[in-house]
Amino acid sequence: MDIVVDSLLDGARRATGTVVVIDVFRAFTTAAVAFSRGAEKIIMVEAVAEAFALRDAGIGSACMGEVDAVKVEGFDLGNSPFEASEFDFSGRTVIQRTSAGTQGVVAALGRAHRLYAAALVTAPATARAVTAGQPDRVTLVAMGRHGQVRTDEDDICAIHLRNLLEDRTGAPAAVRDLILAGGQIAEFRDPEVAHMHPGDLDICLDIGRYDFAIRVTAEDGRPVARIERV
Ligand SMILES: O=C(O)[C@H](CS(=O)(=O)O)OP(=O)(O)O
Ligand SMILES: [Mg+2]
Repeated sequence: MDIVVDSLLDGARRATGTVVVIDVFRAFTTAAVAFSRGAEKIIMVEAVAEAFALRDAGIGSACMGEVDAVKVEGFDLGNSPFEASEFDFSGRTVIQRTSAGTQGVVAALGRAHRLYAAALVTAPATARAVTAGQPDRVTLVAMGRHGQVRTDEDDICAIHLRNLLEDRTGAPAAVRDLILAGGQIAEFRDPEVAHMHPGDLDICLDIGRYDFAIRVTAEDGRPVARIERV
């Protein structure tokens, strides 16, 4: 298995083989929480207007996500794993729009042989699912902030996934410690940054919290995510 680590939106656009788009803070952690609470599928979109249009058309029943990390007015919930952990997703088709994660999935959909959306909460299950597909080539894309600036949590998650894919255990405690030492953490703990809940951080860093991967396939030209268990 040939593993390439790439990053940002440009990396998602050029990714080939089995592609794993990584967004730890917070898109794909939030998506995983939604699945754990009963969501049936998540349609991942680029634009806010597209999310509203899909909900208005009855194609989805909840809009989830953010612009500049803040919940969009009129959305059912923001991009917060903590908020998602208190929302009833039972049987719902969710529409998710975020600034980095869903942009990467939309960008990678056309070229990827198989496509996954991953975070630390799903890292071991994602590695198992990718391995089960026996790929010749895997591209791990760390999405960073806005898909433009690299961030510790996504880069470190990519390295952790590469360890797991190459059959090493990795170093989960070190992964957590290194991310907690980074520049992204303060805003989760700042009471004035209301849209970044401290509970988000606890969930995002709970490595292997879920026993499923998030697989994305094209349906009507759109990326649709579902749980994949291996
Ligand atoms: O809501 C988030 O945590 C981020 C916002 S940004 O990319 O840092 O502006 O979105 P995400 O797509 O989850 O990285
Ligand atoms: Mg992010």
